[in-house]
Amino acid sequence: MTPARRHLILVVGPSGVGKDALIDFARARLRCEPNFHFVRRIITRPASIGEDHEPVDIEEFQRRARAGAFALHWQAHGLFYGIPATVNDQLDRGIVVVANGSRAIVPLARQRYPQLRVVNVTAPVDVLSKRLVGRGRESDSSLKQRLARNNPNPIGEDVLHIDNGGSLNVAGERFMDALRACRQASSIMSSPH
Ligand SMILES: Nc1ncnc2c1ncn2[C@@H]1O[C@H](COP(=O)(O)OP(=O)(O)OP(=O)(O)O)[C@@H](O)[C@H]1O
Ligand SMILES: O=P(O)(O)OC[C@H]1O[C@H](OP(=O)(O)O)[C@H](O)[C@@H]1O
Repeated sequence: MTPARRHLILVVGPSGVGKDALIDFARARLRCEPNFHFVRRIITRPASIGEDHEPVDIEEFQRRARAGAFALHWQAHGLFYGIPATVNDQLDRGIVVVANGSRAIVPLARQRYPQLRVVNVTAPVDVLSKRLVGRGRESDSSLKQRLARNNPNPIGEDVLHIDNGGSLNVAGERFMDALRACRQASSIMSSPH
């Protein structure tokens, strides 16, 4: 059995736009459906802060990077982030792999995963600001830096833009439709004998 597609889905967009909220929305609703995997990232940040991730120190992160333990890794906000290389086995089995990514990693991800799908989440900057304040995770200066971080929006045929400036339910349903479409495209086909 071989998969028709290797579908990695990178969810990107500015801090506070709702990447984790959309991923949590879909994970909760798709948990009974087969062939989705939501990545638990490796981050040089304490376990108590942010999403459920594997916390490591910088030395351990760099050791893993040298050992090829990451499918993709990057730096942002003074932290290191990694997607474990184990996702490659899942992609080979036709599983749709969904990860919170960085806009800056999209060009490299396209080289490594030609069938990459990018979900670019957007919202007006005043909405981002209110959400980051409401989330209460960052200090004032860190919050300002996050709002000032201005990576360009990815463009291309592989990019789906989702407006999450309004209701999470609306954006979440659109996100789930995209995930289901990818699963359909990566449905397992019998290999020739
Ligand atoms: N559509 C929405 N309506 C209202 N609140 C939202 C919506 N989407 C996300 N939020 C809230 O906004 C805050 C930021 O969302 P979230 O943490 O998912 O953003 P993020 O893009 O993952 O940010 P970061 O990159 O900093 O991790 C959270 O408190 C979340 O609950
Ligand atoms: O600005 P860019 O590079 O697109 O995104 C950078 C990083 O910022 C966020 O980190 P966090 O989860 O808030 O720590 C995202 O998850 C992403 O990994």
